[in-house]
Amino acid sequence: MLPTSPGVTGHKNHILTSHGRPPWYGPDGRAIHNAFVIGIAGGSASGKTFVAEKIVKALQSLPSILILSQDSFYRKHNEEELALAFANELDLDHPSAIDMEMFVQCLKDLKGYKQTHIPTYSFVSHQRLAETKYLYGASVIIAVEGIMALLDPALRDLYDLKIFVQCDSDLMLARRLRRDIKERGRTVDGVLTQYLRFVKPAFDNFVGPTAKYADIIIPGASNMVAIDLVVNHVRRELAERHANFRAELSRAQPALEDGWDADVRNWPGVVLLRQTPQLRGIHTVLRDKTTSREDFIFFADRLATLVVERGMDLLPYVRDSVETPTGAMARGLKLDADVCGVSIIRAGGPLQAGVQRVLRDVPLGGLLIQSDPSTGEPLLLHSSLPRCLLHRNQASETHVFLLDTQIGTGAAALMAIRVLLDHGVQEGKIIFLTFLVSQQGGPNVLRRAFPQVRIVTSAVDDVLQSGWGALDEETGERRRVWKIVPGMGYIGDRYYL
Ligand SMILES: Nc1ncnc2c1ncn2[C@@H]1O[C@H](COP(=O)(O)OP(=O)(O)O)[C@@H](O)[C@H]1O
Ligand SMILES: Nc1ccn([C@@H]2O[C@H](COP(=O)(O)O)[C@@H](O)[C@H]2O)c(=O)n1
Repeated sequence: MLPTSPGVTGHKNHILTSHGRPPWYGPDGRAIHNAFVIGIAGGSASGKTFVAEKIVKALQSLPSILILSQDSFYRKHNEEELALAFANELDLDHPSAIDMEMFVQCLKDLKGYKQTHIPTYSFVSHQRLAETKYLYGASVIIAVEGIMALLDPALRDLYDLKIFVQCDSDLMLARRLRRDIKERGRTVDGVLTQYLRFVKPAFDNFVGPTAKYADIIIPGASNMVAIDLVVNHVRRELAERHANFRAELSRAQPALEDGWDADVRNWPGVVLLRQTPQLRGIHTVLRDKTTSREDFIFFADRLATLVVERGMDLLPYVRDSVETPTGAMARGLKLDADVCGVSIIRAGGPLQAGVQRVLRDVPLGGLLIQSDPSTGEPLLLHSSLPRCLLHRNQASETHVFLLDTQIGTGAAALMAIRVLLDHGVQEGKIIFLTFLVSQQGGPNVLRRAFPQVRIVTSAVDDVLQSGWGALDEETGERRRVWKIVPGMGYIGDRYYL
């Protein structure tokens, strides 16, 4: 998504550019670094947003960038305050006008790669609006801008780089007049009254003095050289964070020294479907490279139903009794869990259809995780989780069927589980449903990182083979790829293409 312009509320929208988020955790599944956060302070109309937008634009080739504005955190006003605000008599430049606690909490969540809900505020109606904005997927760098962005020590502690935009006061007033009349529905008189009574004194008392906390002072005009320096600094910092993931994961073996069985099939958290003649027949069709697409879809759908039905046995049930048409009572069980499905797009698709066949009205979501074309490392490109996972308290009560048709290196699985945990899902409530896993790589990685996650699979193959992918016409290079052998090929391609 490219930078957005101020909306009808006069509010500077959050700006999000996303090129995917690379792993923010190590092979053990634990977060290894936080989002890189830049704090940008300065007087009103000094050019903070301008600087933030230029940084975002210059870093667009880097993964996921977000601008968080202090404006979002203006407190809710009561009727009396509203009347004062419309008369330009409400002090909106005093630190108490901002809900600093909430600002700090939201930023803490984003920095720690957790989801958060940002309030929205309208400069036109002087009021916090009813809707909030859910943010998760894109936050490798966050540029936080606001007049008081450097004032609060708790906020300052969260920044990796602190900037102060120093601007001539006449220029700030001229810009503010123009902007507030054009975008915030104000009059010349109103802007001047507010400026002399509140904005200027607040700058002198609160905002200006925070320049001493800045790592770098950027001029409020003709500032492209300074912005370039910042951009280069951020690039250097982030370059050091690059992970070399898949190759490392693919080598994971069972920890025999810790008493693990050498065979994945015998692990406590792995449920392998009974290898009945029916199941082996389905596998044979799916493994056969000459199988037509039509047959592949038909048999993959059958397999998906069997896998999901087996997964259903892992959910909690409670006793129930019903009256039968004969008038007798019969004792039985009923499902006692909130369940949703999250598929890793695209290969999780066939299993998602299976979940829908088995659980009527089940909430569904998807995670688009793909390999970076140049490095081959996994990238989280898009997250659209079901509503029940967007709030931590509900997420922690929900069982999740995580869906992907195979687990090879485990890179996508690891990322998807990390996303669910970041949202508050309990590890023990994640059930990974899949057609095929390899003995090396993925299952070993998942067992080490998230031992409580259960895996239901219809088959286990012995070999995870590395090879070279197709030639990239742009770079002239081939990247390393891994495949399960004998395997079923790329199930997503065979099902959808
Ligand atoms: N370096 C700059 N060069 C030209 N115009 C600028 C510059 N910085 C800011 N402006 C203009 O000044 C106005 C206010 O800037 P803005 O970044 O919104 O201020 P702030 O976020 O500090 O309130 C905008 O119209 C913006 O385009
Ligand atoms: N309802 C409101 C709320 C705030 N303001 C003014 O906004 C200024 C901060 O925003 P910048 O984009 O200029 O940094 C601040 O000086 C408040 O006076 C407002 O006018 N109305």
